[in-house]
Amino acid sequence: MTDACVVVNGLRKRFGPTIALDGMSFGVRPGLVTGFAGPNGAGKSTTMRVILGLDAADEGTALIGGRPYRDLRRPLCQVGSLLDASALQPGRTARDHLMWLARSQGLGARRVDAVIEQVGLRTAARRRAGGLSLGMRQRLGIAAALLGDPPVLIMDEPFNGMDPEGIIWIRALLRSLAAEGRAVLVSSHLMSELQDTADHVVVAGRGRVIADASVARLLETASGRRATLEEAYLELTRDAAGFRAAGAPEAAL
Ligand SMILES: Nc1ncnc2c1ncn2[C@@H]1O[C@H](COP(=O)(O)OP(=O)(O)OP(=O)(O)O)[C@@H](O)[C@H]1O
Repeated sequence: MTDACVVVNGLRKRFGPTIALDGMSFGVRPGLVTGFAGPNGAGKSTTMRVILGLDAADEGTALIGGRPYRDLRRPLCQVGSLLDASALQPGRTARDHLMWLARSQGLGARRVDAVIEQVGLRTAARRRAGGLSLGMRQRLGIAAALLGDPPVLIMDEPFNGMDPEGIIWIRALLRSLAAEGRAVLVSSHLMSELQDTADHVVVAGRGRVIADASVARLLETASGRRATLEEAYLELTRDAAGFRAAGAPEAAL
């Protein structure tokens, strides 16, 4: 785990009687798209919120480049994130939203216009954020994540609300960000969305990691015929021994 940019170690978190995180541990390495998969309620969003300093863990640590989020200087330049694409001031234009974020980090209008271009929002940049479709708001959220040109990107369900063209676009974007050497963590509750996108997959279940392996390894482990990632995932979740064969969490990084 020494070369991981993000290291999550032994996170535990309760919300009243609900155990959201129960010893979540994994690393996210540079140059790879790491998919963060698992059923609804597995603890993916909570883990991301803890990494980004938005929720406090009861136990454990989450470090970005060796530091907790709260200790990062100019955090948008260290880690870009998309958590909730609807967390916007609806009356502000898309461009003004980005300008407001950019100013908080000492970044200028030129950088704002570059990310607007990069996410394909040029024609919508002067529209009010509240009037944008979910797919466009996802693009705006991705633009915000890219603003500070960070080495680490964390995106929670970025495929939500995207049309087929948007899904193809975001897959290519995630791959190119990883190819530039960035560490990319992207959650999805659908393994099929991660097919052809992720290099590595961390599967969460009930607040902990139940598999942590390369996509190639997961596909190899699926028995017999050519399996899709979704089929490999279903096969592995049925068979705990299969998870060990795919790489136990502590052995995989
Ligand atoms: N603020 C909160 N208050 C109470 N319970 C919460 C809160 N946030 C999360 N939980 C609970 O913690 C558990 C983990 O939720 P989390 O959103 O992290 O899972 P997830 O894997 O991201 O699921 P999904 O795919 O549905 O977003 C769930 O049981 C959820 O209901």
